[in-house]
Amino acid sequence: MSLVGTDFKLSNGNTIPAIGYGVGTKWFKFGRDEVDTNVINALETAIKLGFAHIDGAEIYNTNEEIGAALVNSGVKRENIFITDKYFAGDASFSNRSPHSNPYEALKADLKQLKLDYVDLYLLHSSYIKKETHGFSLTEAWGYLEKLKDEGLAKNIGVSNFTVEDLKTVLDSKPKYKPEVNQIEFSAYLQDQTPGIVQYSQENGILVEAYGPLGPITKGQGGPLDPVLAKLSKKYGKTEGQILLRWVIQKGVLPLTTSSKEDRIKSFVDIFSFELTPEEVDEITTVGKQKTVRQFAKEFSKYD
Ligand SMILES: NC(=O)C1=CN([C@@H]2O[C@H](COP(=O)(O)OP(=O)(O)OC[C@H]3O[C@@H](n4cnc5c(N)ncnc54)[C@H](OP(=O)(O)O)[C@@H]3O)[C@@H](O)[C@H]2O)C=CC1
Ligand SMILES: O=C1Nc2ccccc2C1=O
Repeated sequence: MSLVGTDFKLSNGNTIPAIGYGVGTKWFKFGRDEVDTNVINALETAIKLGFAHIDGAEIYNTNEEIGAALVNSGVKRENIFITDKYFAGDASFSNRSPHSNPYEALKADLKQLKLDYVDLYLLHSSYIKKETHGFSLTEAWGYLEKLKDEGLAKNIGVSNFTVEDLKTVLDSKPKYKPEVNQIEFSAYLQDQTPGIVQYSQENGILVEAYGPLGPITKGQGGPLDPVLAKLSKKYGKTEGQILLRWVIQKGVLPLTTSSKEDRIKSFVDIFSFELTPEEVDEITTVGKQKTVRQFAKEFSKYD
């Protein structure tokens, strides 16, 4: 889980590029089946400018765009890290992947991606039960283990899992532990659910942050504004770069995105400077004075 150069090392010894470019949220095209050239162009730009890690998901419906961007950019398969996620559904248990289980879902996604394997496959959420899905959460994990055994997913993990959810998987004595827990994480939301960052990290599970720019995209006018302005001036970096750097120095892998070339360029340039431990602590302490939760609103009860 340590940062080595521009990679994080996972508990199983594999590496993962320490910043990822997401094709969710603003690129999300669920229910629209035509190929979106804007997504392909954005991905090609991101790859050209240095992103080596793409965060996708079944629900984003952007797998064909990822596949096309990989072909167009000419990047070698082994030089790019691709994440996909099984659409388990939301807290209402009313909507989920049309495929019979995560094993079948990834096989279908690989066809769209035109790839033989993904580097990381996640359960997008923990809202899985036998009555609705036909398999339990631990059985869902078993499908991911099978995908790893067959080489269709090099690494496996989870997303939006609480401590209780992780315990359910870990207590089932799995063959493989989750390598990653992808959650909302920013200076204004330092624990998506109680104790989740510490518990994940103590168990060798790399935390990935979605929504890492929350303090400047949704939280402006808050107590971090002067701190970010000060550090931005000191290092000659944008406030976005300061926030992403803070995420990395918390031992967390940021997932971000942009349609703007100058921002994309700036995101891959966060390895050229380092915040002091005091500055990391200052962002942590001041950030705790405000909460901005953008996703998974069912967890708002913890705010
Ligand atoms: N597992 C899960 O449940 C979830 C996973 N994700 C993943 O995480 C990825 C990233 O999530 P996201 O929340 O978008 O990440 P960020 O917090 O990094 O936000 C990125 C957005 O911020 C905008 N932005 C960047 N810089 C600035 C700025 N200085 N001022 C104002 N706006 C700015 C970008 O738009 P612009 O084009 O204008 O630069 C972009 O829309 C997703 O694409 C997805 O892959 C996201 C949500 C849930
Ligand atoms: O990228 C994403 N945007 C979202 C919005 C709501 C729920 C999940 C997600 C994603 O995974």
